[in-house]
Amino acid sequence: MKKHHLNTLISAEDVQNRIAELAKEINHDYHYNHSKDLVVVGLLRGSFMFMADLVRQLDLPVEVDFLTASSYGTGTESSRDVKILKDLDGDICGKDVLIVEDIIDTGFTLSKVSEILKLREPRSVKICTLLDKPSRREVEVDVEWVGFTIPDEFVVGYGIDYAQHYRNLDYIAKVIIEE
Ligand SMILES: O=P(O)(O)OC[C@H]1O[C@H](OP(=O)(O)OP(=O)(O)O)[C@H](O)[C@@H]1O
Ligand SMILES: Nc1nc2[nH]cnc2c(=O)[nH]1
Repeated sequence: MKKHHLNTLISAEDVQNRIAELAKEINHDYHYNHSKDLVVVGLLRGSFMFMADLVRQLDLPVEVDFLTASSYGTGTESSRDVKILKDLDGDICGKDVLIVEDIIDTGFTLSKVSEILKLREPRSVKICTLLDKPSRREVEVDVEWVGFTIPDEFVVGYGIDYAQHYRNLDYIAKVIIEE
């Protein structure tokens, strides 16, 4: 890890207030669409904290499942290959799937994961991300719910790491590298 310090980007209070708003919209959407079997899928490891706070505010029956995806650089960004390292434990055929993600950057992870899950014939697949960096996007991803749109800064906290540190912070911070 390079010498660095953190600057708060989104406070813990703002994170929680936004999650309450997202949960309200998500509850409304799945009630409106008469959802009977909702599976909330968290992408590990980054989404664990967001997932825990979000599902507590959902007011319809939900299953919770997790998936670990990993991307391997093959020289250029555009040929990045995303693999499933740990698959879901349960079946999603005929169910509504809500993918919960911490951050979307290039979009490779979510476009590949949603493509793979759609092959399993779920009733629907929707995406909720806490953070979105649209300026970094390389592949298009349909995202239903975005917590915060952020500039192209390296962020940590609330599940998101720098060399596996800072996932436990209850707020989002920018990493400032000290030269
Ligand atoms: O839009 P993309 O460019 O594909 O990047 C976004 C992905 O990168 C991060 O995961 P990371 O590989 O750091 O794993 P982690 O969740 O275990 O921290 C993040 O959690 C997303 O899954
Ligand atoms: N830790 C971390 N991982 C990322 N992956 C994509 N963007 C980011 C970021 O800002 N921080």
